[in-house]
Amino acid sequence: MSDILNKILATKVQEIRAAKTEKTFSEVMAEAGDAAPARNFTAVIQNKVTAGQSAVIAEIKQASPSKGILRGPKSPHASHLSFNPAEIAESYEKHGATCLSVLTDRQYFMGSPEYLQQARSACQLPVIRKDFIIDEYQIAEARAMGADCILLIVAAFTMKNDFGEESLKNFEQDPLRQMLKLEAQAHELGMSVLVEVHNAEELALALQLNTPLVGINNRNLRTFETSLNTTLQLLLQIPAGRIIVTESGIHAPEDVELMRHNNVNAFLVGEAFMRADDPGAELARLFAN
Ligand SMILES: O=P(O)(O)OC[C@@H](O)[C@@H](O)c1c[nH]c2ccccc12
Repeated sequence: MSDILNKILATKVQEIRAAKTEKTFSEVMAEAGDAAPARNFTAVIQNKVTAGQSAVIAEIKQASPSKGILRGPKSPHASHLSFNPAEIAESYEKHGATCLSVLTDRQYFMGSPEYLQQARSACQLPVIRKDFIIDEYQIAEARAMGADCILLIVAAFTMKNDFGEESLKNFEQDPLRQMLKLEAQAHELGMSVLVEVHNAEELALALQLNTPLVGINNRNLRTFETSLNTTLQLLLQIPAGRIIVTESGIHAPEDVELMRHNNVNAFLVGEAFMRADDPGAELARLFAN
């Protein structure tokens, strides 16, 4: 479906193989068992939405393949903005964020599991591990590092994954079966699941999972362009009872207003906050009404 996703997934296959030689799945599961209890990601979002408010999943990401380095010492344009996950998490919480999203992918997003731990320790908010999850090993890792929710990107399961001998056995399975299995594992570990779609075909699969959290990513993975119309169109095919999370490309109070007007009340926002001096203050500005 997209070159970038294919490339990222090829990297993930290598990373998972390497990680498994360092630590077995059972060892990571034992760590997951010792982790602090999960915070209820789905419930806090549901509560906000039921109360008629916006639920904001505020993202912590240093860089992205589409926008380059957003802030921090290595940024060409914004090196004066510090990248301190704990500070950013505190600011988000103070200004009304509902949950956090922390990128843990190193190679493409300059993220890390340590950033997730630092951010989570600095606040009370539930945190999603934002990464490209294709294997049960990564789900155990997510809980072991403290994550309260995982992301399942449908496109990662439906695209033709051809990594030759590097293929993990998961890729031989049917996409829906594979996603159901990973969802069940996450739920058993006490985590929520956000399932992400870009189009109607992916949505049809997502709706066969059990999780109520359905993310519509407004970013086209091939062109990197964002269009809020993606949410507006797919939204018509989502039955009542699901919580729609509009993802990517929310930059202004007008974007929030447009979504709210269409009864979309949960948001995943990264870049707009990351480019601001104080990410939390920017959250308060976008979601003032
Ligand atoms: O920075 P933005 O346009 O506000 O987007 C945030 C979030 O939606 C985006 O980072 C994202 C959505 N799905 C992903 C999957 C992997 C990595 C990143 C993402």
